[in-house]
Amino acid sequence: MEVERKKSGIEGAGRGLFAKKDFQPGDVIFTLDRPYVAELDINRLQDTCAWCFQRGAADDEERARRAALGFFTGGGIETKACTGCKRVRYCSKPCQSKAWKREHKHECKVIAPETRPDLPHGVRAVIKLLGRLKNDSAGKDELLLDILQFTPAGGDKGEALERIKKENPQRFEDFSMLAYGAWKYSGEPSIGDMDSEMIAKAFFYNVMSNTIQLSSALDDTSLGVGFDPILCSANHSCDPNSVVVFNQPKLVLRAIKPIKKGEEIFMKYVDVTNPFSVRQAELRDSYFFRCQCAKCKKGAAFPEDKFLKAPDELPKDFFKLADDLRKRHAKQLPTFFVPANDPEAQLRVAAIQAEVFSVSGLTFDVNKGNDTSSEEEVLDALKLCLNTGLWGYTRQPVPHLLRQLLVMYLSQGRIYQAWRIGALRHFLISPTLYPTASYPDRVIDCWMMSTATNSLCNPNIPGHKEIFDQCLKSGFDLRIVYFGFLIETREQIERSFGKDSPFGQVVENVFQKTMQNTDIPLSEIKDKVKETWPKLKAVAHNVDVLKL
Ligand SMILES: C[S@@+](CC[C@H](N)C(=O)[O-])C[C@H]1O[C@@H](n2cnc3c(N)ncnc32)[C@H](O)[C@@H]1O
Repeated sequence: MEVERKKSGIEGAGRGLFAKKDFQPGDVIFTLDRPYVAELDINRLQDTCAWCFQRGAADDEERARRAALGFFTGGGIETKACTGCKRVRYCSKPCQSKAWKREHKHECKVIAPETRPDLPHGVRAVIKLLGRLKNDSAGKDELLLDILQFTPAGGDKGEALERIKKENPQRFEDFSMLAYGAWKYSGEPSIGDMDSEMIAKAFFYNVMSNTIQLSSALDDTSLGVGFDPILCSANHSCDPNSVVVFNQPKLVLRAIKPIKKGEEIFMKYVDVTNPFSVRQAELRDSYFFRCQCAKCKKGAAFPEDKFLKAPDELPKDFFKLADDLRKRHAKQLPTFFVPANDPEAQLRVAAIQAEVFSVSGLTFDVNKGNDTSSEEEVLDALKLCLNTGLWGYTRQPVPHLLRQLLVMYLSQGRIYQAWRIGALRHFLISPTLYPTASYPDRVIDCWMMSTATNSLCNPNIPGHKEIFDQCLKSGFDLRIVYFGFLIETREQIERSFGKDSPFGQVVENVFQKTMQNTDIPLSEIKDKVKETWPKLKAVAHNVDVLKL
């Protein structure tokens, strides 16, 4: 491996991951066949292979609905339940047998009883880790012991745990209860002369506070979480130089900036397009540390922290609403603090931020879940941001809210509305938030635009022929737009997910099929795309998201 672990450049951050050679943006730093720990979300247990993470076909109704919209409908793999526990499923015998040897034998009986609910991913992970540790009396599995060295539970000799207990007693209590549950379910194992209850706790904290979200790029669905002692040695930076890509079941770390030999490799644990105080709060509440990255050391001094005008200029019309929100979000105001001359303006804008971020799914109240917001709530939050005149399209949570709306519209079959939001994101937002064109989130968005455009080109879908003709009248051909997005996705695959990834293969198949069905040569199509793109950009600029 072309990386090594040594003391991080961030003071107090423990170890970090360092490059042993130079990397260019898009280069693979390393690939892991599978994360050391990988757990499906509870709601994916029924349709996803618990070993390779390939997602089976969604149910027939969902599949037919997606197919009617011209969308990818899943790889079509079938999964079968383990006959022992009937809770986890596998797509093939080889997957099942690898999983059994490696981990499932430790959990099968524990999770089997019908009276037991499906357990959350952190608890399932700890049950397997305890089983693995118990069976490894020779201490051959170095990575397993290594997990116990991670901060916050081990590497810093428990200091961070003490801090969490003090600063976030509720979270500490919840985590401790779940770790205790995993230990009890596992039958209070005796592991040499170790205190197995403490180990369960350390495993739980490390898995929960160092995990990577695993999602499927093809249909943009969350699948579960992963933890890997090598990958998770990389510290967080709000200006990361690498990104993790999940190619079911491989984990790939790729450079997104040039990295010199000897330089520390940083990834992101949270969304780094959020303003400074929001990033700090999310890292504090979900990962239990204060970010000391080079960017955060400079404070709220970057484009994501800027409003279009000073918070002091909040129009008077918003005072009453903001004052009501101040009461509702009183506890969250420090997190959403914004510098302003007038202390009243500071509090009003902080209250508006607390409201709109909570609609976008970020809430820093441990007693509240991240409930999905309704279309009306998302639209109200967008209106609030844009009508104050403080927010532009690239200041969060506007991009989050627009994406929420886009996904909502796509799932409701309101493709043209989704498409217009997508066009706006593609031209006006993504290049600012993710300047590297091969950035995985950008490639996923581009793929989403290509499937949405393809759907608009289908005259059999009610209403689409009219939209197609209307676009043609305004000077652009949606078939060319479809080609444009598909070609762009394909061009960026190599340096984002890789051609051999499940995502890369689907994109390639779709591209080849599309080319077979047209007699226009690729070079000619590319010329037409070039001609069309400025017109499409103009459309994107004119989209009024409040009047779709
Ligand atoms: C996934 S681990 C990374 C490896 C860890 N540094 C170690 O020594 O095991 C995450 C922990 O590293 C530390 N850390 C990572 N990024 C940091 C940052 N930007 N600022 C401060 N501490 C950080 C925190 O203690 C956090 O809980």
